[in-house]
Amino acid sequence: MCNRKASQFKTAPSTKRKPKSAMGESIEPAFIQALEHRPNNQEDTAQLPETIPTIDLSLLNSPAEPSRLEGLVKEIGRVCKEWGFFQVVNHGVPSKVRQRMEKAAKEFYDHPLEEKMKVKRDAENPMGYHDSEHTKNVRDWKEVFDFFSKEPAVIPASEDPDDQELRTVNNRWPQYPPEFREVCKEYSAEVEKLAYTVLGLVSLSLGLPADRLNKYFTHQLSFTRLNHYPPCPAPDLALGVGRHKDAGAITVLAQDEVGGLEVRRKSDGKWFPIKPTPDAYIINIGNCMQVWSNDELWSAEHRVVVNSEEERFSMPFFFFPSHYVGIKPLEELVNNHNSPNYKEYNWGKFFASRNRSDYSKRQIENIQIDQFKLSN
Ligand SMILES: O=C(O)CCC(=O)C(=O)O
Ligand SMILES: [Fe+2]
Repeated sequence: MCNRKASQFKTAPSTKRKPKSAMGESIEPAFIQALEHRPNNQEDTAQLPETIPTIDLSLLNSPAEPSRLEGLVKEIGRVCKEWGFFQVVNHGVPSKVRQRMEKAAKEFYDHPLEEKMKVKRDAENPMGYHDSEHTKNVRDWKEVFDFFSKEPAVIPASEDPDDQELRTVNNRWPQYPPEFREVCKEYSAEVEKLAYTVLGLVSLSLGLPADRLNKYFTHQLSFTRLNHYPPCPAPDLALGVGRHKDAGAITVLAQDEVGGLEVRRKSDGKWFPIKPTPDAYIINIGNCMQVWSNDELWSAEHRVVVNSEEERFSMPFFFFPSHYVGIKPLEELVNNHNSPNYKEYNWGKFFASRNRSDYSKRQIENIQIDQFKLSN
């Protein structure tokens, strides 16, 4: 892989007061993580040669014995509870489609910044190119391109709960590479199929019908993000993406062979590297699913570590409900002995609030599901 450097990710002119990386480089202060959140903090990082559970979906493609399907569902329930992260193989997404998407993403990022800025996202339309996303108010060492799976998408015009106005938005498409739009559409259609398959299996694992949650996605706000992490001169000070939980139902992620994704292990809170497996998809439970399941399933915190040698690419598909869906623990899963842990929140308003806070740096932390937690 070549070693391109995105010119907008600048190292800071050296001054005595800025923290210096172990590599002797200093970077813009906006990228620098607080001490306790910096990567490679030995105490904080698991060193085990273990990897997250791998689930083989091949039996879904053949007439399966009911007992094997039951075993698969049980295993998915277990890993969603214990890890909130797993990878799938024999998932049905054609390798060719993924390769075409990877190639087009690289070509897009290879273009000069001024070309990418032609499709820059803004406060009205959250889709397109962005190179200064902040996670928990620290700038991420990455550039992104986002596109909705279904367009036009209908989203609330603002995060204000009293504002009923809606906005209709379309994707922004760059002129280069010329096949970009078509390749993106083909890719997201395939990954969306996988997302529905996983949604069905997770529903079954909760004792619900396989299609129980499908109705929440009729006007889905799902989008695919093409992440590019340029080599970083101070990988001990910055992160590609700061620690966070994904907000949606589930995420279906393709990562390249470089590595850098880490999940905070539920059992001991240590950061745990997720080694790349060629052609596999990483699935993680998002906040909506944790709330629907009334905390039966776990939305795990994760982050991305960067390195000074190689650029890295990844492609998450965020499976997001329609704007009008109210997210709350499912009625079938609560009763007198198991009361709801969350009050209902509107997905569209949550989405709008996250977008605004992604767009500009804020004084307060991003909206979190903990804000809807009920004290039982
Ligand atoms: O790049 C990765 O592996 C993960 C990115 C991620 O967590 C995100 O974009 O939400
Ligand atoms: Fe994420």
